[in-house]
Amino acid sequence: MFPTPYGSPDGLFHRLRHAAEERWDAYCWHPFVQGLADGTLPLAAFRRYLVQDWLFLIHFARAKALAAFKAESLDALRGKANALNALLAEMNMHLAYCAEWGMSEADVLATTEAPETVAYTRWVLDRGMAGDILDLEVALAPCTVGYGEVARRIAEHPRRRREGNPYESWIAAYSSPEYQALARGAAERLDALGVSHGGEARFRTLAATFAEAARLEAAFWQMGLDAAR
Ligand SMILES: Cc1ncc(C[n+]2csc(CCO)c2C)c(N)n1
Repeated sequence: MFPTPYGSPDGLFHRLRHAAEERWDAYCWHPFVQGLADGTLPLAAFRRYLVQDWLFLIHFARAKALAAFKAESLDALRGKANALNALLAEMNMHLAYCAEWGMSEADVLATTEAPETVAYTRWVLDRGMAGDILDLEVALAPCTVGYGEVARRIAEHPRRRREGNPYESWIAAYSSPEYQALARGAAERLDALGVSHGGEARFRTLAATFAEAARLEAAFWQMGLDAAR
């Protein structure tokens, strides 16, 4: 399995990732990701993905707000406020892309959500509402930590294209030390919650949640690819 720098080797994040190995690989090294790495991803696929991702992020922000509500401490509440801000910044990057394609924020907002977008976002919110902070963080982790790993896999790809790659700024955002630190922090937080909130006893349920999130992430990439067929 691709080596991960996130979380402790005996922590909850490593255990969840290992238990979901097949789905995790299918997500982090999806053909969409390989197309970003070598620059061959059709623009139609990226556009479809990015517009839907902006709609995805609105609901993801709501899930972060739910995590703030469910936060186990004042420190965790502050952490969630910061995460919400990072999310809003990421949404601006999306709008910059959309502006290049002649799409305003209003145009993006008026786009119908794809079934894959609805499925993933509302499922995360449901896991969070039905469960506690650990259930919610496990549902969110493949998103935050996974994109960090996606960027690392792209960086190590033998056919990685840098010169003239149309997706270079997307790759750069997730390869940045700032984002890599965020991904590391999310894995460490999961490890800590695993200890404080009974991760061992709840492992089967948490592993099912983690694997389902990885599957929904892969389906999200596929939704982008399908637009270019
Ligand atoms: C489908 C999909 N999955 C993951 C991300 C990555 N992501 C979502 S929120 C966020 C900020 C930190 O939590 C990051 C990096 C995405 N954009 N779209």
